[in-house]
Amino acid sequence: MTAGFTEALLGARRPVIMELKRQDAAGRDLFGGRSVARIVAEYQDAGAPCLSVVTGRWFGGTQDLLREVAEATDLPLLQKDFITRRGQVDEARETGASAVLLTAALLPRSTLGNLVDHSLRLGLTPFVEVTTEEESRRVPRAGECVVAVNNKDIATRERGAGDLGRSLSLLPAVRSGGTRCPVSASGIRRPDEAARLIREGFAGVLIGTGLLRAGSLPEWLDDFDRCRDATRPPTWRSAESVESNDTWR
Ligand SMILES: O=C(O)c1ccccc1NCC(=O)[C@H](O)[C@H](O)COP(=O)(O)O
Repeated sequence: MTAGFTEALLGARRPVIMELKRQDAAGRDLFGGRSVARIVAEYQDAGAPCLSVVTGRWFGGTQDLLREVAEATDLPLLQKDFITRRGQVDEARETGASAVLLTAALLPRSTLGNLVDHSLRLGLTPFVEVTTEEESRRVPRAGECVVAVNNKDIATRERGAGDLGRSLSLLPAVRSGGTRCPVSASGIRRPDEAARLIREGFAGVLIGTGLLRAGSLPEWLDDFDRCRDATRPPTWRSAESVESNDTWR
């Protein structure tokens, strides 16, 4: 088992959870002919504190993808799948994950509680994703979980651009639940968007498509560093972001 997922993220110079996802929600390829080992190496070179690996079938994922990533790196890994049973948590651990996605919208309160307890017992970090205040209120043992606001919706199979304004509006509720590690996930495309989320108080951001489609990962991350260092916010609301993120203010 690798170092703790939460500690790695909280201690990172660049608190970006970098994701391996084979396809976007529309089935379009995101690896662009690169091998898993090459993407892992690019992320490691970029200083990733931890990685997310999408094994969910909607996104072209398999358990073998997690296995392959685990063989290529010692970084803490989050398994992103539709986890509803303890056996899946056991399998995640056996395959090399340090954290597991638990989607509050999919799980009744008692099941969510059982899966959080089971994950913690196995030494895994529950990465609980929420999309509403009500969901954020029912995260059990939130102080021991990463609590992530998902800017997209499972109900629409995560199609669409995502609403980064959701992260901003839910942050106070997520924080008041007691997590040390609030994260904003999905639909974050530009470095200035990621930097603003960190500045607003998120401990980390989780990005798949934006990084996998970046022409140059080092340049994307240099821009992110520059935006974080800037004393005045850059122009958040480009025409593109107004189109894609209606409530992002
Ligand atoms: O959200 C879920 O419940 C989910 C379950 C299983 C696999 C993936 C799932 N969500 C998709 C993602 O996690 C995104 O790939 C991730 O947040 C990154 O999004 P993006 O940066 O927009 O590619």
